[in-house]
Amino acid sequence: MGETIRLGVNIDHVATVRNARGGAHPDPVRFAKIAAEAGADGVTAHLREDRRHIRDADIDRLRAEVALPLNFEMAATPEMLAVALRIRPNAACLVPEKREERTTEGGLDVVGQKGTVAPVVKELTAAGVRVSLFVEPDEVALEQAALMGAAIVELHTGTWCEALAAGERDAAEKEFARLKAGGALAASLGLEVHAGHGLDYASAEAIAALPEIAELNIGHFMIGEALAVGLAETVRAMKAAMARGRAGASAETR
Ligand SMILES: CC(=O)[C@@H](O)[C@H](O)COP(=O)(O)O
Ligand SMILES: NCC(=O)COP(=O)(O)O
Repeated sequence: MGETIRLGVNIDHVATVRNARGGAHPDPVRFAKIAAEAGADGVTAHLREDRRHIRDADIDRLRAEVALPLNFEMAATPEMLAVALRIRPNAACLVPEKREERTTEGGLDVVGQKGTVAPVVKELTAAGVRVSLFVEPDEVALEQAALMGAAIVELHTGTWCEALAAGERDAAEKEFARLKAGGALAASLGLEVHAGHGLDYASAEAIAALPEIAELNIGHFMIGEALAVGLAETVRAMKAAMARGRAGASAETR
């Protein structure tokens, strides 16, 4: 639990815009470099099975050309394991994937899919890749993640963010309480705690107040903002929001 909280910028949706025309512009790697220069602490990219946005060549170039730590998001499949073992990212975040989904809809079922996930955790860890499991802030899931030997859990914040966006205050408060308890439990289990999905400036500031959280991974909102003000300004604004949130937490505990 530290004073600092890192920002991982997910550049998936730069590739969404690029792929709309099938060319090479805009280049996700260029945006990762802009994010790095603006103060991002890491870059996140999700190589989906259907390659709807990030492509294999993007991952290779991110690893070769961008100095930031790469958080490679992947399904726990033999195909993606082979990619991760080839590129050896700083971290690999195992996420659930359904071809028909518009975006990630929840955390990985680390209990029901233990037989599939645990061997991938073991093999990546043996290869020196830090493994993150994208999970619900659920006690059983967090305990299973620790038992599997994951280094990190990334708490799914999508349910909370959707409740906030819908103005469902009670549901949002209930889910934030679950995230708060999950973060504390995960840290007590020796897991590094990250969070992500659906975050914007306000929700990033709010969740940065949880002292156990070491990193936020944020993409869709930031790329949307970048269309208006540029990614460098968006990164600076997001870092400032996160710092306010963390400072507020520190002030409360003084
Ligand atoms: C796991 C998660 O919440 C995101 O990092 C993921 O990348 C979302 O999928 P899309 O980027 O395809 O929306
Ligand atoms: N793991 C969450 C992530 O990388 C970005 O999610 P989003 O901000 O695009 O919803």
